[in-house]
Amino acid sequence: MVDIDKLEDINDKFGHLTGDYTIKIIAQMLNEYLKRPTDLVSRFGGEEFAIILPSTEAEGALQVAEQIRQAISESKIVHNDNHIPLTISIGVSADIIDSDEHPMLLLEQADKALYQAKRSGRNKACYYTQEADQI
Ligand SMILES: Nc1nc2c(ncn2[C@@H]2O[C@H](COP(=O)(O)OP(=O)(O)OP(=O)(O)O)[C@@H](O)[C@H]2O)c(=O)[nH]1
Repeated sequence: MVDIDKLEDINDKFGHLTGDYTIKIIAQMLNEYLKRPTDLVSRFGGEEFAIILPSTEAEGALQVAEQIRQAISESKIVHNDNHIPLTISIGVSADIIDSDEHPMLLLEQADKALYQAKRSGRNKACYYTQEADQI
């Protein structure tokens, strides 16, 4: 799960059209960084995106997440002559899907990892662990 950091502040400071623009830019960048034809990115609510990387283990998924996070935080986004400070937080979970409920569970875990990423300061990619879940 990918969530744009502080989009409300961007909307408030630069206007909603700039907020919309940042969502489009993030969507483009997410697509650019996915390499396999089976990888999928989808907008998931207002300022969230879900990325599905089939047949990818935890380490690989976290690596992709970290690359994307870094690329976005280093990008220089300009809209209407304003420099837009843009970062994202990412929650990663990985597992073998072996039941109908499992995709939902994976999403919930990714959401919890995303919450961790936000709570630990944003502009982070965090992997879901049961230990962190119990804190
Ligand atoms: N411009 C624009 N803003 C949107 C859109 N969808 C959601 N938002 C805004 O995104 C903001 C999300 O606010 P929060 O969930 O508080 O999160 P945030 O400000 O991004 O802060 P954190 O997620 O905590 O880093 C709200 O202000 C929404 O109005 C959209 O399509 N366009």
